[in-house]
Amino acid sequence: MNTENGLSLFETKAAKGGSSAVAYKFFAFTVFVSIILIWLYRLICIPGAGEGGRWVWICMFVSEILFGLYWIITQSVRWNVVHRIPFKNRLSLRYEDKLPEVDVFVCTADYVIEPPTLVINTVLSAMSYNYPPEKLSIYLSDDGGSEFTFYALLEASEFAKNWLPFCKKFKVEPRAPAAYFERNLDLQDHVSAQEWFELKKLYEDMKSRIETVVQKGAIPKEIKEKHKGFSEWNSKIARNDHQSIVQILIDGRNPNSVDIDGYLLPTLVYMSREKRPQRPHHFKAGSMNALIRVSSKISNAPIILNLDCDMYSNDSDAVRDALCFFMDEKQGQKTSYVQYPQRYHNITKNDIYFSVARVTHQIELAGIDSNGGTLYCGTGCFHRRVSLCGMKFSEDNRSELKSVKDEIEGRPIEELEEASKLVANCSYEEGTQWGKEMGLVYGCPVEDIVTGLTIQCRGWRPIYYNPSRYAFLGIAATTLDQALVQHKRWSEGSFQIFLSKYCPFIYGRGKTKLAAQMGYCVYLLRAPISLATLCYAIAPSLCLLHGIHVFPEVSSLWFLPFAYVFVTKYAYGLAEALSCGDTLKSWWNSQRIWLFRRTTSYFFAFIDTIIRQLGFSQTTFIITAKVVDDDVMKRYENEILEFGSSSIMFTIIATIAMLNIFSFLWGIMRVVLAAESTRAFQQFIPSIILSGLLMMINIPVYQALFSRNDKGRITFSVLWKSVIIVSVASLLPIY
Ligand SMILES: O=c1ccn([C@@H]2O[C@H](COP(=O)(O)OP(=O)(O)O[C@H]3O[C@H](CO)[C@@H](O)[C@H](O)[C@H]3O)[C@@H](O)[C@H]2O)c(=O)[nH]1
Ligand SMILES: [Mn+2]
Repeated sequence: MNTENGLSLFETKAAKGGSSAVAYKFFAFTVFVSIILIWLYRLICIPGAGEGGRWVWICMFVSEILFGLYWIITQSVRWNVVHRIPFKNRLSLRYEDKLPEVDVFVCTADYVIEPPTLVINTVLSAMSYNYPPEKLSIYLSDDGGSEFTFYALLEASEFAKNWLPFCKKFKVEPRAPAAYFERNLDLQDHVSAQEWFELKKLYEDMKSRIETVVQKGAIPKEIKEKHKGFSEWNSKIARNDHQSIVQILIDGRNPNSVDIDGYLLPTLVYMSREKRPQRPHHFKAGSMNALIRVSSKISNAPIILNLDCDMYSNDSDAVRDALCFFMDEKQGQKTSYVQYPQRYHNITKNDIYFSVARVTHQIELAGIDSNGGTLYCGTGCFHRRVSLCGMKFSEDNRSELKSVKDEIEGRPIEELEEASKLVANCSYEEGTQWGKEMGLVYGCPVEDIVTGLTIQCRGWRPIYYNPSRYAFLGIAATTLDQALVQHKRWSEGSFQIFLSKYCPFIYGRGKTKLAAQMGYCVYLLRAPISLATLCYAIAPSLCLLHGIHVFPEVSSLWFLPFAYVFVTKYAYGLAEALSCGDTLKSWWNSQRIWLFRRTTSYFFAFIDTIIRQLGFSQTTFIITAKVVDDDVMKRYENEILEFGSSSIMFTIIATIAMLNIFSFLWGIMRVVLAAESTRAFQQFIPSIILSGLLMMINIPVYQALFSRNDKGRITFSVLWKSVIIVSVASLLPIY
């Protein structure tokens, strides 16, 4: 009766209506048949031994096998898409006085590319959640070990005393001050104009104080005297070599920790775990695990929210939404984590770097089976602490956590800090199984994917929740180089998982559904699939230059399956993008970025993984910069591709663009001069179309090569390299 006639706290709905699901299955079946026909064609029509183009033919065949198998794998995530609807009013009615405690973990690693003001915006947005403050604790992990970040957090703890009451009073959204004040005051907001201006000034003063200190490169003495925590930086600290630091800036147990209206403030903690040069620190995973241990000494909340330092909360009710999935009487106990999609604050109209790609995929991954489920747990993810710590799910193993209330009551802050510092030491990990059986899994730069898999394999069910009001907003890469490097990290880490003992087909066998295993492989196999794309972007065009055909002539029946797969796959992709609210141009941009990623990021990821597998190199984690120069920003806002550097990735991009313009023009010339017989003419049409499309997609590359004068254009050295490579390649014989 307590549960209002058993109404659930959330609902799961199939995304597609009955008839369109049937239509999709029919469509998928016809594509599948066409793929088989393409394979048959390659087998039947293969050039004889000694005939020209036999090896190219085999390469095309292998590529088409890879494409075909990969296409089959991607069906798993489109088969049964579901949506979730939480009911936070019901939660409030039933559980308002029994809401669990929540620990928010924010990770930062470098005060230069992740400026302190950005970090504290995320922290402030989490502090001002519409949630009982005595049940909320915010932890900042600073892998940069920076005194500036610490100082900024100290400033934030003061600013919060004005900010939280303001947010509460006027129900402002979003609750990250920078994002909030970016918009002009809107009278519809029912905010008192006077208070708005006062707060804005308060925020801007704080921001300029922080920026001045960072610019000066030192913290003035009078500020240092304000807090004992600065003494940690008395001896010289290097970011890779320092003791562990834990400072409780706001102690939620203290009745005097109140805002200007006299209401309690949430607990606020700064942590920088111990780092030593000889010890692997395991990047974000290591930082998260240190946070799990440190928080267990201070608040030990049963629910944990992880945020990257740029991912501010955009919906102050997000905690309550997520709790519906954990606290539902029937299904809640099984829920291990609730992942929100990665959304970004700085996406331009047509999303030139196609940053939401990771998201678009997850919309589909969300609905792998009727239980739902998502494959990763990264930023914007709520965890049940016990499941994150390695516990298996079982019906009778529901014991939540031991509250630390009794242990910490009455103990002075310094004692809690000492106890926390101990567990933030790297030696602490040695005796335990952190990174193996406990916490986030080590050894892989995409800890979010491999950790998600291990949690699922322990019997828990993750939930993917994609609300219409985005719950979190981060910063997407704003240069091509950054975007490609980030995707290299993701695809490299993913392929490592596939080759490791965590391969979903082996590790997940019998523990997860086949569809979920396949779903993981949509990510994990991006690196090897790049070989097929490279072959398709290069071989047919090169062959065209040499007068060798690799596709059936257009009048042949064999041409049909090629045309069918090509047209329907792209038409479906376009329809899918438009139905997700993308513009036509952003779909077109996405095709270009897919080409770039597959021929550079994923390809290098493949090569590097193999090298690593042979034991020649170690895992790295290149942090994505969150700030860029003003003129770079201008170009980003105008949706102009940013090349600028002479990265080897750009040489590949430029080379493929050059090759295709040459082969297209050459192909057209042959047709116009009509030196060929009708049959030969028809045989070249498919290659000419392919080159032509590749050429059209690369128009911004030609502009960057030939017609732009700004700093973001492609450098001359890249231009010359690509011309030389194409010339040499077109002179080499083809087998
Ligand atoms: O040694 C490190 C390196 C990174 N980070 C933090 O990890 C977060 C993610 O780093 P970022 O460079 O922003 O990478 P992204 O590619 O944007 O991150 C995505 O991909 C990561 C896995 O590669 C996931 O961990 C993240 O949740 C997901 O948002 C940031 O807050 C960093 O400060 C650390 O704390 N310590
Ligand atoms: Mn990021």
